[in-house]
Amino acid sequence: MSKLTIQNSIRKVVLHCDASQDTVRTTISIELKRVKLPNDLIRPRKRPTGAFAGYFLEEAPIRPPSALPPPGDLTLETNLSTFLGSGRTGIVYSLENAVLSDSTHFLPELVFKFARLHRCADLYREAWFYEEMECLQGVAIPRCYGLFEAEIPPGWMLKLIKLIILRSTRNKLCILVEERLGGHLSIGSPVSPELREDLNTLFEEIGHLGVLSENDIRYANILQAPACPPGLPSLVSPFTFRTHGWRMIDFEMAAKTQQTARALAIGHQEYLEYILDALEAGYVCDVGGSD
Ligand SMILES: Nc1ncnc2c1ncn2[C@@H]1O[C@H](COP(=O)(O)OP(=O)(O)OP(=O)(O)O)[C@@H](O)[C@H]1O
Repeated sequence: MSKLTIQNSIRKVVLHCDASQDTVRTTISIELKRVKLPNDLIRPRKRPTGAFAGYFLEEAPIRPPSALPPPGDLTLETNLSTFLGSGRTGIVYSLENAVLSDSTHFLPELVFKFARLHRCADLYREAWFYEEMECLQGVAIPRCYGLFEAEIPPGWMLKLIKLIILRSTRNKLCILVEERLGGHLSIGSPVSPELREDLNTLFEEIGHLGVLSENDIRYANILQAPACPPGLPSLVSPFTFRTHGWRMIDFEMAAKTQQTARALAIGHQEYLEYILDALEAGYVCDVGGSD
């Protein structure tokens, strides 16, 4: 039986990509190496002076120890397939002809989130939160297979329409590899009490790790859990013991805080309720993350 590809199994990505240099057009293969992030890349926000003590812990919750085995040595080789979406930081593609160097491992459907020009730091930040919240991957957030980067050979321009922005003006290519999720919430349909409850508890999960993400709570950042099969099953939350049908994405504006899980849940739910009420009324209203 196939072994599972766990989140730290892939050490290298080989991306075959159409590219051009002056008048030459060809397919180039870019080797991206996994980035090891420092544990202290993000430091917890200090409790504000004079803040109501009942909303704050003495210390921010400590990162739970990793439950993953030692890092693996697999290579993922792939082409890009369909453009799935984009935002201020990234451009997201599905993959085609993706293969692992050891085919006995199960390869779930993955997506690549490419950092836009000058946005690598944001992707580093987001990747750090995926590591910080490892115990919620497959529960409330997608499974994350790592952050990878490479130099684009000088003078070459990647030929994907949406990737033109990643061309020669800077030569660093940085991608976050995530499990592929499903679609967005529907617009203009009633939000059932069960769905409201599921989403409210979904946003509660990250608060148990002291993670504040209200600026990233937006319609575009709530996606359906992957269908299983072919995707991997949803896991039970270590905090609420629930299984969710939805996932939160996008943590580059998140913060690690000393706020209690309860205080964070209240804040997150307030943002969520605006979004859900607007969707029921037939429009998208994002209160978080305004530019
Ligand atoms: N794991 C995924 N599976 C399927 N689609 C995804 C996934 N991650 C992102 N997408 C698609 O790509 C879009 C943009 O992704 P994301 O929100 O991560 O980009 P961003 O640049 O960080 O956006 P923002 O402007 O909100 O910060 C999403 O709204 C969604 O449509």
